[in-house]
Amino acid sequence: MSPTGEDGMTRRVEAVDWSVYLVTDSRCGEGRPLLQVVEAALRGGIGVVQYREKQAATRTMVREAEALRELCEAYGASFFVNDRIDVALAVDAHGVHLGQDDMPVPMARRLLGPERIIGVTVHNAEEIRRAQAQGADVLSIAPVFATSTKPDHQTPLGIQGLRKLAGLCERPVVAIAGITLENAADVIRAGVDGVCVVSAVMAAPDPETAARELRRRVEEARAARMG
Ligand SMILES: Cc1ncc(COP(=O)(O)OP(=O)(O)O)c(N)n1
Ligand SMILES: Cc1nc(C(=O)O)sc1CCOP(=O)(O)O
Ligand SMILES: [Mg+2]
Repeated sequence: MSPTGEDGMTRRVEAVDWSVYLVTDSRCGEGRPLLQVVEAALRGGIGVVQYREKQAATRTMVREAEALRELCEAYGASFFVNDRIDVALAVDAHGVHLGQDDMPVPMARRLLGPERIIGVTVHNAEEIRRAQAQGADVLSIAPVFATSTKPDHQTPLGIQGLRKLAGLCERPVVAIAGITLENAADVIRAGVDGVCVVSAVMAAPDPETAARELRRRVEEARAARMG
């Protein structure tokens, strides 16, 4: 492995740019091809893409995930697969994202090895404690706000709830659900490293501009927080 931690598609967690993290949903793209929307978002400056596809056949998933991984590589972005460790390994993703009902982190680690990044969804202090103890590399606090993109989400935390949980995180931490251009700065000011979005970029009339503007607001809020 090189001194920067890069070796093929392995990447140290410190090298990931969490600022704007795009989670894909093919139902949100307003009929546009998934790759076209994601490439526009990459031009706009997103640092992470997570392939999240709940319904597709495995053959479709590996085809789409491989194409997205190549696109991310071309733009220097990090690439994650939601839920499916087999798909992540098959397409050589940087990592996976796992929820509380998915593969437990210790088992995922055995399958993925030490280099790949494991992200975990957390909703409360106990889940944060456990995810950190089990070696999760990045935490995603959810849900900040209500969203129709994931109708089975838990009770929203709001900005105050997010701030309390972010303060317990000793690893990189992002937040998800209902995040838009209008509230992204509030989310960053609550103490997270980046914002995760589906519809704010996937469903935007111009995903490139939406991603660029989100990034601008995240960077501004982070700079204000630091100094
Ligand atoms: C970055 C990020 N955060 C949270 C989730 C949600 O994960 P999970 O609770 O497993 O729900 P599904 O996405 O699998 O429906 C996520 N995918 N990504
Ligand atoms: C993938 C995901 N996970 C959530 C959780 O609460 O765990 S909410 C969500 C979807 C977020 O979509 P949008 O940015 O369109 O609100
Ligand atoms: Mg999941």
